[in-house]
Amino acid sequence: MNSTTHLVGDAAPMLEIDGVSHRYGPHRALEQVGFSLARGGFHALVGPNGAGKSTLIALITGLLRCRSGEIRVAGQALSRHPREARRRLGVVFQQTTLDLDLSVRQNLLYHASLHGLGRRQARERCDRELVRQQLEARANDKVRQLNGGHRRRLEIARALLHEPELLILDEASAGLDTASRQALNAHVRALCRERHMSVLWTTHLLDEIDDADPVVVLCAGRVIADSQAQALCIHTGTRTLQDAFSRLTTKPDNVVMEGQP
Ligand SMILES: Nc1ncnc2c1ncn2[C@@H]1O[C@H](COP(=O)(O)OP(=O)(O)OP(=O)(O)O)[C@@H](O)[C@H]1O
Repeated sequence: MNSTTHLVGDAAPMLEIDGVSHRYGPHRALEQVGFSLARGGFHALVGPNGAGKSTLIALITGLLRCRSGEIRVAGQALSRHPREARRRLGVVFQQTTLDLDLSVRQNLLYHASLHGLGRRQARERCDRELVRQQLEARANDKVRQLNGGHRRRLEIARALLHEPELLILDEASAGLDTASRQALNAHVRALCRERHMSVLWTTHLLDEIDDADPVVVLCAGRVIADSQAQALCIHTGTRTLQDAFSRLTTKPDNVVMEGQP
């Protein structure tokens, strides 16, 4: 395979970020960011505040235009095949985008219609996702009546209606108490296993990451580590992921990439 030939479909990585840079005016938010996610499994994207996580997600989801570098979803370049690439993505944004005055079911049906699902299919998928997210008893309640954890579950149900292969969650646990954060994290991991889906979970809270998770660490717009979580500790000579993260982000020249001894 030469440098301009890319695998497409099931053989391709789920997500490839290739030399992506982004500026807000003179401010560089991302600088030559590159990594890829294998098919299936839970992947973490971590970084301190301002690292560039949300900017990267905005580029992947098309909220921002990627002018420098390339993003491919299942081998489909966003620049050339935006619809094919995006139909494989489900997204839960950092800020909620639910309509608080519509019911749980109405929020889902509205989103299904935006994805072009017919009424019958929309109702079936809506019912299925409500059961999966254990929200069926709340279907007719207004979103305003749900607690934070249930709202997040509803956003996940909504993101899964069109059956994406990759679910991206941007700081999905922000604002939840510890028990709700842990429950949400466990819930997403279970979804990932049961549906053989890929998940990209962004956070700055390291207790949401397991030793075996593949982790990309962003700091000041650059990838400073791309490795299994446990390997970050080994490489930095630290006992906890929190210590490894502190060491890496305070000395960002200390880059850790997969396969590095
Ligand atoms: N609309 C914008 N205009 C100008 N600068 C921006 C804008 N959005 C983000 N930035 C800057 O770009 C950098 C990356 O921000 P971004 O929100 O992507 O980081 P983040 O890792 O998601 O941070 P957080 O965890 O705080 O959400 C930061 O320095 C931020 O101040």
